[in-house]
Amino acid sequence: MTDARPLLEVTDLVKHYAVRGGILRRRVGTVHAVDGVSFSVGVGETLGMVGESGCGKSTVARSVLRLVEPTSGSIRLNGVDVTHLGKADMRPHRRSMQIVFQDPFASLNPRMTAGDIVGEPLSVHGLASGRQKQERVAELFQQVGLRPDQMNNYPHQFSGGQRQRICIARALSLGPSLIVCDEPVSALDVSIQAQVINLLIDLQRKHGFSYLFIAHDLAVVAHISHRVAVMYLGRIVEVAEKSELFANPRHPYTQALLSSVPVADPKMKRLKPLIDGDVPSPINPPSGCAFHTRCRYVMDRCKVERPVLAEAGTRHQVACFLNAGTGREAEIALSTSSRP
Ligand SMILES: Nc1ncnc2c1ncn2[C@@H]1O[C@H](COP(=O)(O)OP(=O)(O)OP(=O)(O)O)[C@@H](O)[C@H]1O
Repeated sequence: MTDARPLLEVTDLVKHYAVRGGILRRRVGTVHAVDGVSFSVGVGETLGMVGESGCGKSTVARSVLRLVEPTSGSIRLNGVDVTHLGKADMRPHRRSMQIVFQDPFASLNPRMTAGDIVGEPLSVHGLASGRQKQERVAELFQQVGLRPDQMNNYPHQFSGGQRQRICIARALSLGPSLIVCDEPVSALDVSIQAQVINLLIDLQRKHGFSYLFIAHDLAVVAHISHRVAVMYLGRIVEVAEKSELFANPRHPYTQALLSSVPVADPKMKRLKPLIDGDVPSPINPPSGCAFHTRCRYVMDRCKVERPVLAEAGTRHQVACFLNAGTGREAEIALSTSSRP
């Protein structure tokens, strides 16, 4: 059950990386990895974030968790601005925000037992030790569908899906209110992906935490999310309730993404792919609307003016000068006041 209260509020987040070259490693350019992103995640809600590789999804994830320092913008968790908190002040908030990474092998220390991996955050935060810790770890193993007698095994003794369950148990150990999932099933076999996604859904029902769920696969995002944000070249171009986004995509890029999703039923009409060419480089992103170089509805103003997210329906926002759903020019009122 979701709650309208925002747990996470991200406002105008920008993250630029320096590009260095030459023997002196001088700055020769800037990667606009995230370029002014605003969104919120409600209590108990899953916000899916989709977009092609390199559009800045992981950078958003890492910025939210303060694993990278944002260039500008703000991140509020439970009403507290955590953007500039120092290490000590950040500590209690670190407990509330956990991450599950894409590669369950790379993110597990091969020299630690699965039990020690899951119990480590409890020791680091001084929350449990000895027998109490063992019991808590056993309970976490059960919650993620692992047997407590597997606690003494090492990561290589588990399958890919089981390793991701260990990562999920570790993320659960501190009782977080937000779990950021950065492509958590992309490295798994398709047959295992659904099991892990269903586990994440069950855990959310039980504990009521929120997910920021990042993936490039729309089908995966569709399964788990309540709302979906679509990213393109460091920006959010559309945010809506899942059913609304899939039934009524308004941004030409979202339409293109949906048109490329395979259709299971051969009798169903497949949309023609609506997108050509490659994503431009984030080192020199296009002026105006970043999508204008690939957009079939491009107008002159798209090349110079940057559209911002604006209301396009109930809890539906689009950053586009055109109502592309009808092909009719219907300028959406530019407003920065409304947020998802
Ligand atoms: N530490 C870094 N230094 C320089 N550029 C970086 C750094 N980290 C990311 N980038 C660049 O920032 C852009 C966004 O990267 P990011 O990993 O956030 O995208 P993504 O959507 O998560 O892609 P993927 O799904 O491939 O991980 C990319 O062009 C990437 O090369």
